[in-house]
Amino acid sequence: MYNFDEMIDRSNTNAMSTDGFRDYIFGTNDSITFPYKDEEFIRMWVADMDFATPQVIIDAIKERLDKKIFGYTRIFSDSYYHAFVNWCMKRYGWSFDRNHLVMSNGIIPALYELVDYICKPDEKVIFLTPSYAYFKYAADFHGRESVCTDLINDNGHYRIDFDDFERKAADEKTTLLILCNPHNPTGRVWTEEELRRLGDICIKNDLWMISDEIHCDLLRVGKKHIPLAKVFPKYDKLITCMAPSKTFNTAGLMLSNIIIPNNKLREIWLSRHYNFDNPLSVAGAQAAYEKGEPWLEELRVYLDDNFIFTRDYLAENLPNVVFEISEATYLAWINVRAYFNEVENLPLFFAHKAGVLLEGGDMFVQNSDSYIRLNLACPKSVLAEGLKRICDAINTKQETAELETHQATEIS
Ligand SMILES: Cc1ncc(COP(=O)(O)O)c(C/N=C2\CONC2=O)c1O
Repeated sequence: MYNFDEMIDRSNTNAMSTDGFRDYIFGTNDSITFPYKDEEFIRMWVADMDFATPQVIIDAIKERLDKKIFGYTRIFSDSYYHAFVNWCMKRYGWSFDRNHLVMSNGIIPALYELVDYICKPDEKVIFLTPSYAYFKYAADFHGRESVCTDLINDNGHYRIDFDDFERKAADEKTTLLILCNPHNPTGRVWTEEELRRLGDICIKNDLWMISDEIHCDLLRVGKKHIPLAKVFPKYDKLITCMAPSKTFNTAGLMLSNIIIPNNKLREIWLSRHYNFDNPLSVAGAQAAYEKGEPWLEELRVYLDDNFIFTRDYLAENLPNVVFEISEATYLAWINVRAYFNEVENLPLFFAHKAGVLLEGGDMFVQNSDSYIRLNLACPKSVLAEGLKRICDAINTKQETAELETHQATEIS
């Protein structure tokens, strides 16, 4: 019913994906050059999708446009709350009070604010690594120390090192856990047992918990998301962050749901946060939750197929990579260590040698060397071309290395 094979031109839309990669990936300005024109790159880096946003969202925004005035706006009516809480009840069997819901222009800005409101200057923020880097940036921005607890990697399957986590959570200066649930970049969907064990350690040590659940709708078919707050319904030092932005490809509309059950913290948020929203974003998000489910269910099938295609293509063309299909997200987390004998700048290598933009290596704080992360949320034809370029670049690198070794042997 929906055409996820549609090729959509994103040029001249001020998209990070097409225009923001030099600064974000390479931390540089225009000086860096590549043997590819910008439009020739296969873009597998920033986490937004190259699929059209659902028509029901576009129609709701058009309808709001016809109201002709776009003055100061805040979510006053309960209809948005009912749309979102009904979505949560139906899909996760979880609900929350109307007055616990506050809005943010993004989950990143919410993390930046909450770290400041929760942690005193000499206190620490703990998170699982590898990690989405903005968990660390939120702590850094406010001068709070980051505490990393490395996930254990069992040949591509990641699990929490509870002994390490418990030891670090016991530090009385560690007062906040930011949990990525599901996990970017490894794609793990935490089980109820893992969530309960993690939360019990936090409660025992009186930590606050922020559960960043932005990827919670994008699970492989058959997987189930468990909100951390569903496991700990009575613990009010637990903030839940969700959004339509990853699910429906509306990150540019900048509207996120932050659920703060703790009255004191919510009062601080409401007194210090800029509490106005974009009326077009509100209309789009409400339509997403009221009418977007059929599109999402078809998207999940398409993404599952892209993951299977990726697994099979790598098995055939790069048999020594370690890759397990992500349980959630549209991000493939691939260990290419077998093909790179030193800690190479992988994003730079693939931009130069493959014309593919991707993230990897130390872009995920730590515990991520020799990993690349591929965004698979693109038409399959684009995915196939990106994978072909990646495999060709690595195989050419291998052949060159073997030739050089042979020539060195000949000479000696
Ligand atoms: C775990 C997580 N939290 C928050 C965000 C951003 O939330 P926003 O401020 O947009 O509401 C992202 C986006 N992740 C991205 C964006 O590009 N690459 C990534 O890995 C994310 O993966």
